[in-house]
Amino acid sequence: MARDNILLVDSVHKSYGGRVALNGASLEVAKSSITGVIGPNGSGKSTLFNIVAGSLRPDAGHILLNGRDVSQASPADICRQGVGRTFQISRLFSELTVLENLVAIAHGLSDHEAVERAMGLLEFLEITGLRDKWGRELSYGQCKLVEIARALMLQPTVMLLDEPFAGINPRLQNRIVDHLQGLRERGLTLFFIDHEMRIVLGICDELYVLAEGQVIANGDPAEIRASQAVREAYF
Ligand SMILES: Nc1ncnc2c1ncn2[C@@H]1O[C@H](COP(=O)(O)OP(=O)(O)OP(=O)(O)O)[C@@H](O)[C@H]1O
Repeated sequence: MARDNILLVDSVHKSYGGRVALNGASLEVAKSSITGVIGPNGSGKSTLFNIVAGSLRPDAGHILLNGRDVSQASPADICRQGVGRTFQISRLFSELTVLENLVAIAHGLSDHEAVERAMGLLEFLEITGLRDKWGRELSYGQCKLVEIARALMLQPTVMLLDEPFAGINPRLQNRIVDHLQGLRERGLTLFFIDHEMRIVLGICDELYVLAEGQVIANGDPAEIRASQAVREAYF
């Protein structure tokens, strides 16, 4: 059966001045999959992510979303086309409560509908207790969960997660894993970069390994573990 891709990165190049960050990287993200990108520091993961999200333009190559070329689209356009994202460093409003943070980005909903959707997401993520906390009061790990809830307010079909597991304790990491699997079961596609190998190898259907701006390996976690190229570049 033909594979149903939602996202395609085709031969993307990007340099900063003379420094090459991506050197012809290509990858595919299957619909309703959990797909991860790993790689050593400086291998181009953040650059790739920012290009997919529309915050950076590729120098060459293309990004296709549902078959449509979005290489030159703005972050707002990408978002309108169903791509949500979380950030490595929280972008929550510190002077709003958690509920207000969620409601603030609702689009095309009445206040009542926005609150209802936000409450549903807080319940799904088991953080209703945070509802009235100020953004500034949240711990780093709580911010990660609220960021996920906020991205889900716009009902994306693809979620880009920038290091969702970094710097949080294993118990919370496991909770986030459960939630991401729950979202995938609802049909969402999840695409993320992270360094936490235990989790990445445990949760991903498919993995891409970047080194020096190129994909040096891809496959399921067992194939990645067994890859000699990956061991040399990464482990
Ligand atoms: N704004 C920038 N200006 C100049 N060079 C940059 C810039 N951003 C990234 N780079 C360089 O591009 C290369 C790829 O960086 P990138 O941040 O995409 O890698 P990464 O895999 O996400 O790294 P890390 O795991 O450390 O976050 C690195 O050599 C980096 O120093």
